[in-house]
Amino acid sequence: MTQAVGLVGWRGMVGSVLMQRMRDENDFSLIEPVFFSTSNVGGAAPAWADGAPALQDAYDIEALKKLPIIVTAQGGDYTTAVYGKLRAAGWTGIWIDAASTLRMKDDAIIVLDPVNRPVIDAALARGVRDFVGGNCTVSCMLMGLGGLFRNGLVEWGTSMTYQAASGGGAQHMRELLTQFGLLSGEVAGELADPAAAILDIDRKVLAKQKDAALPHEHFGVPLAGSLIPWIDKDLDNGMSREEWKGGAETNKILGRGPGFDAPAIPFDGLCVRIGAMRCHSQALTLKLTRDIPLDEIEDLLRNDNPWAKVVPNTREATMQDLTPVAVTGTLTIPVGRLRKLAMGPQYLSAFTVGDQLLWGAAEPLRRMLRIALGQA
Ligand SMILES: NC(=O)C1=CN([C@@H]2O[C@H](COP(=O)(O)OP(=O)(O)OC[C@H]3O[C@@H](n4cnc5c(N)ncnc54)[C@H](OP(=O)(O)O)[C@@H]3O)[C@@H](O)[C@H]2O)C=CC1
Ligand SMILES: N[C@@H](CC(=O)OP(=O)(O)O)C(=O)O
Repeated sequence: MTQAVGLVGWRGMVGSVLMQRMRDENDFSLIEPVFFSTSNVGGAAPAWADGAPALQDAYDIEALKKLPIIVTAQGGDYTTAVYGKLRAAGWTGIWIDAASTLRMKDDAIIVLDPVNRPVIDAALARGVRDFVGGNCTVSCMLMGLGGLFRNGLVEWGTSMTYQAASGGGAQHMRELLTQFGLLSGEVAGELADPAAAILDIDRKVLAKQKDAALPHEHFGVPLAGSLIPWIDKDLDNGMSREEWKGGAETNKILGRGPGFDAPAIPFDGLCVRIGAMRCHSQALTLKLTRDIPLDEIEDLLRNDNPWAKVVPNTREATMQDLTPVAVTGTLTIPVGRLRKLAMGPQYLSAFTVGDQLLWGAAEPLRRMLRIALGQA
């Protein structure tokens, strides 16, 4: 028998990727979807969802309460507004969420099943009902480097991220492209003239970047042709919230740190927004617990899960396979630039790239739904 599943946030950016993946994997054959909306109650369910009822009110606790499973990619404000009321009203169903709001709650599990399936299964068995997708950077990093973390081979790690515009949302992607377009347009004449002086072009581009009229409402400053070494809130201790998530969520997913028997692995770094579209990349330095030969490291990484792919540490392979353009729209998580650093044989460098809307957001939720349905 199919289960009724409430879907909230299905038409947003993360939600759309989630719906597409669910359709690709035939997940809708396992459920009776009930679509919710915060803006179009009574409107038609998506045309591809044959026979689904009209859109229901995503704030209607009584309507939500009827569902044994709710999947939401609507956002943190929605979770804050609805989740507490729903539980207070006695709802005991399974809540699967993309937003960060509930991630660090004691009895919530951050889901990334190729990495922490035993944690998920144990939680379901003891009646845990809240399952939250991890931060995109963390999930993509653990999908690539899980083989080292899960085998207890990381003493500490540091990541320097290169995060795409999509992490801010759809409007940020649009703003980035608008900026690129305006910068290019500003020097269109010079670009068409091979004899134009590059320093004139550079000067005009900089003037345009500094022009207050260049759209920057979403990022706050120009991102095209620049970068922003701060993501998410300022925690007032020199750390951004995105950087804090790196250590806190990595350890929680691995079942380490506060509340667990195993000690936390120190993991910290700098998070930087760059002008990529939807793939987050990161450069890692890991101190290994022991000196392991590089070929063993590569085997551990490639054998950890079907999506991690070791890219040979050559210029050609790196340029072909280890870029946002190569990875966008795929579930592959390439890991490359693997080499022992000058600091000693226990110091490893790595570079990894992941589509932050797939493994970084939608895919762990889709897979958690299947697990909750007993279908994975
Ligand atoms: N963006 C990201 O990279 C990641 C996001 N997340 C989390 O996922 C959640 C949702 O993020 P995201 O998908 O980016 O949010 P979006 O802004 O794309 O979508 C959220 C909601 O906005 C409403 N909406 C209003 N106008 C439009 C429009 N023109 N097109 C589509 N939807 C519209 C929809 O609700 P309605 O149909 O009710 O009107 C939609 O469900 C957030 O909690 C975020 O933290 C998690 C990991 C990564
Ligand atoms: N903060 C991430 C995107 C995101 O939504 O993360 P989280 O799910 O942890 O709030 C970024 O900007 O790239």
